[in-house]
Amino acid sequence: AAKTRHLKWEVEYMHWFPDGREGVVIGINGQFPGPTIRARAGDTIHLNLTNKLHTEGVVIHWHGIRQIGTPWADGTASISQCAINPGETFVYRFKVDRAGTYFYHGHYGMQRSSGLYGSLIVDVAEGEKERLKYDGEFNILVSDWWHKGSREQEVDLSSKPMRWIGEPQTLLINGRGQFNCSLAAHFSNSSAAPCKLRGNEQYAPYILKVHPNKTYRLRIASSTALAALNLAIGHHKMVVVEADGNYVAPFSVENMDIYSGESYSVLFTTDQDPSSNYWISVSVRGREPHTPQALTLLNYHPTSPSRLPTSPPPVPPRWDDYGYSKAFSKNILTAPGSPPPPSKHDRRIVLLNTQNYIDGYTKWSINNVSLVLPTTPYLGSIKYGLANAFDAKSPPDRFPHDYDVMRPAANQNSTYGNGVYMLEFNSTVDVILQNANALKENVSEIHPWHLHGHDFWVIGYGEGKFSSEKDESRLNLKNPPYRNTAVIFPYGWTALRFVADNPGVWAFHCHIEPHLHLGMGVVFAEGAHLIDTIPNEALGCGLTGKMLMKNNNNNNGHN
Ligand SMILES: O=C1O[C@H]([C@@H](O)CO)C(O)=C1O
Repeated sequence: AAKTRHLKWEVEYMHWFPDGREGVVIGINGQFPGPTIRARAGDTIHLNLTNKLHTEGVVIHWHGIRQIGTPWADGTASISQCAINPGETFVYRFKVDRAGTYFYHGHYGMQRSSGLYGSLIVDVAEGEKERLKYDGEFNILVSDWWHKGSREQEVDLSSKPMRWIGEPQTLLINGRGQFNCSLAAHFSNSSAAPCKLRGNEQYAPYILKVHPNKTYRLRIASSTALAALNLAIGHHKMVVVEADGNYVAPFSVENMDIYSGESYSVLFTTDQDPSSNYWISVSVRGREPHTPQALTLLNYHPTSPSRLPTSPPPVPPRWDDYGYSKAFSKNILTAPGSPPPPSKHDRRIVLLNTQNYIDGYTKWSINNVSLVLPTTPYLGSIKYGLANAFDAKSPPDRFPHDYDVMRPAANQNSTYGNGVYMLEFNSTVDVILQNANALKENVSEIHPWHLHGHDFWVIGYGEGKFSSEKDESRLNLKNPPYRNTAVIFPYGWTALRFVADNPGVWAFHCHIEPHLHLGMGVVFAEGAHLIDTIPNEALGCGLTGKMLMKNNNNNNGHN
């Protein structure tokens, strides 16, 4: 039977050594990364979250959980709730309705970059049988780490001219990385010293201990602020079986790309010489790497975990080999038997992704609108029909047809906005994410887009500008993958389809945290009349805060 799992969390800043150097992380209950939540499909999570950050708000987003019937528990500041003030407690109560590999993270300012994240694993419901067959499992959450704190990063990004955060110093596997030393020092010609670790350091690698001739499930999720990654297990093939909580048609790879906001499961078999250990490596993709590969070990029983592999770590594909990345993404198809998407869309929204200026500040914009979140959470202002809480005018459904996506814009200025795409309840919506040239000539970057409240089908990828005449007939409506995060490649487009069947207000945004901070997102809303009573604790700010105060006074008057 389904259970309610009661959790009590305190979120606070802590001194920590994520990569061997002392820094400040946002921890939960004294842990970094935060505790892993493990539940079964159908369970309810009842989580009391107390903000002990002293001087700033906090919220937590349960990434991949659709929050059906509980949109106020989605954990997006200014969208689903007011940020939880220092000292206050908020109850996140929601159902985990589907087995899969998920994670959670801060969704206020750049707190994810400060390490506010952890894993959320949902097993199949009690009495149900997991369809994947394996003897054991591991879970890794990958992230990137800067020595500069996220508060300073926020100031840098919002300065004129913008100070870009640059590449991370270290990649972390389950919150552990090595900056001052390298596990593979004896193979590299760099100056990194060999790591001398006892194993109990905060930055000692998380080692995967395996027995020979078994099959393991490796769960992987990426909560990076910036980096796109490639993961490999030296000398072992991996079979990709799950993406973002959905089974996919299994396929075998030597290494795999993983973008921020994505999660996967792979199966691997320990069929190599058990007297050796093997590298697990995580490397930067899609941006010129200035960050060393993250390494840990696959440790075969009974070999000592201190024995280093005899060959060098896996060599990732070249960072700018986009053909390689596209081939991997296009290989991901839904598992046979999964329902296909609706064959037709009711509305198509084309979203142009550009880097812009507003008054000399660098921004990211969607159809020339750079998102600035309002002071009243949309969920409350939409449910209660409060006027002037956000731009009443809908943001544009398309961009000028003569816009040249291959070149810097003729006019690089854009505007701020916080309008909402109001979706008809139960309608089928297509989104074409259209990439373009950034501010500088010959620059176009990868952006992983994440949708809250839904999964979408990834029905196509293409080069250049999307054209309905040319590209419509090539969309995959037969077996597209169903997921919550999808990338757009440089100078290309990605087509998504979803059904707007979840009453609430939902963020849809680039999962690169500095890009979201600079405005790279939009807001969808649907089924406002079906939104159930929102807990008051989610509404105590802005116009909804005033509304509650007024109601309170009126009630007092009657007593
Ligand atoms: O938003 C970004 O800004 C920098 C660069 O365009 C300006 O320094 C970068 O690489 C981004 O992704």
